[in-house]
Amino acid sequence: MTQLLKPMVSHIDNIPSTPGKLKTEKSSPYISRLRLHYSLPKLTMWSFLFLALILFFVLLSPPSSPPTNQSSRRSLQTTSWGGPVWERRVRSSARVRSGNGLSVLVTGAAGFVGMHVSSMLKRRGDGVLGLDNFNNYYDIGLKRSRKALIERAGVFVVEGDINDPALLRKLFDVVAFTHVMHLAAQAGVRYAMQNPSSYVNSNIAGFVNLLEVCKSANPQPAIVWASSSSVYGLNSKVPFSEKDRTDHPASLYAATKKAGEEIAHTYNHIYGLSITGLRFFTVYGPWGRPDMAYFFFTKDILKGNPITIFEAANHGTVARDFTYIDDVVKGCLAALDTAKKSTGSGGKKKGSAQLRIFNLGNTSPVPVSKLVSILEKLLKVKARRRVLPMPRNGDVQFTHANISLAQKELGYKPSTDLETGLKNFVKWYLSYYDSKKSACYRVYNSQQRSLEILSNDLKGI
Ligand SMILES: O=C(O)[C@H]1O[C@H](OP(=O)(O)OP(=O)(O)OC[C@H]2O[C@@H](n3ccc(=O)[nH]c3=O)[C@H](O)[C@@H]2O)[C@H](O)[C@@H](O)[C@@H]1O
Repeated sequence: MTQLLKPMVSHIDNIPSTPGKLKTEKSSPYISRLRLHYSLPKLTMWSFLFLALILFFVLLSPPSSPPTNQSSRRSLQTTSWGGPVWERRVRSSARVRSGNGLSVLVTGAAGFVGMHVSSMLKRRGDGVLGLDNFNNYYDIGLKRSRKALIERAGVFVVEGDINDPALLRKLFDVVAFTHVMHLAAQAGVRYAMQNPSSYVNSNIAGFVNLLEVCKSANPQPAIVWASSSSVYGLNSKVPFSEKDRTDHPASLYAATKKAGEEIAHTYNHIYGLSITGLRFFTVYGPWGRPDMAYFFFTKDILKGNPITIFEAANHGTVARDFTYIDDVVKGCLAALDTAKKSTGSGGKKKGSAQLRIFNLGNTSPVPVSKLVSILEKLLKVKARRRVLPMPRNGDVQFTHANISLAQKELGYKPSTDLETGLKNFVKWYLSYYDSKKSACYRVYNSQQRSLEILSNDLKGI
């Protein structure tokens, strides 16, 4: 056997790398069969090893930072949808299971806030259907894990884009949603300088597309959507109140969110859509976004990498009104519960409709350097701090919410301080990435075992 194998191996080694230059050699049918027989296990073994290595490195790689060029960024294509089985899943997911529950379409359901809001609604007995385009702005694996979590709770997440009108119309044909919780967006303040069109696509075009479908739906749903604290821009009057000026945004991200607020006004005015905008203030917590500072600071501190802390002119402090996810979720649910019905139908307004805007903040800004100190304490690792002047890339020096309106109208009352919230985040972070790592080692080890078996089999030939 081994003797027979030798000429075959040397023959394979002599194959030229350019296939077109391969001289075909006449060989006996017996030799050809033998060649096929022995090259197959070898090929299988190498493909196996190759796949195992790819899997190993993909799974081990830490959460990615935003991609830098637009072409690599996302696919706006909706994957296949439709058909009786799909429609049954959509209907069942959106079915209300409690007395006077809501039937809610949650856009951006595999996102940070989307996942938490969806699971909370489902837990109350509301009907929930998720929609998400799973773009690659950050680690898609994390989005898939969030999706798996809410799907286990009974929320079907349709993979599709808010810029796909046919899909949105289909969803409204299948389900008479009472509410839309619109959280799909291009987030991140600084990334707007790298990929401006993604902000226009998601936060303006996508929002208009959604409102177009909502205004034509019969009945029209009430809409609650995510605006941002960034609309206050260069506002220097603190704390930020909903009555303050929002006409000097510091980033394109902020400008698109501000545009969203104006667009909401238009659709409310012309079509009678009930619309509530929520200005989120730097929301953080378990299952958060890897592009946000608290998240990548944690990753870098643990890896021993330096972190950059921005400071304002004259060593001025940069601070944020960090708001914990559970508090924000309560605010979102209260906004849905207090939303009045839209007044139009089939694209025609029948009377004036509700139009609201609320700050959802924590009312206690914390300097970014303090955030880092809390992380150091929780992680028991000293950060390698690099303090640099804040670049002119869209950031503002501080945010601070006045929440009295949300308190009065929504009963909103944030109750989680930054230390407690970060403790929950760090606990989640360590367990999430640890279990990912062990899952990856499990796969690697089982591949290794299979390889050993295979090579032992080969030795025995
Ligand atoms: O409140 C909001 O509306 C916004 O909150 C966050 O934006 P931001 O507050 O800038 O959150 P981070 O990007 O996590 O930055 C937090 C703080 O860390 C600072 N930072 C960021 C990055 C860095 O390397 N170093 C650093 O000191 C920033 O200047 C900022 O003061 C979100 O990323 C936005 O999507 C959201 O709309």
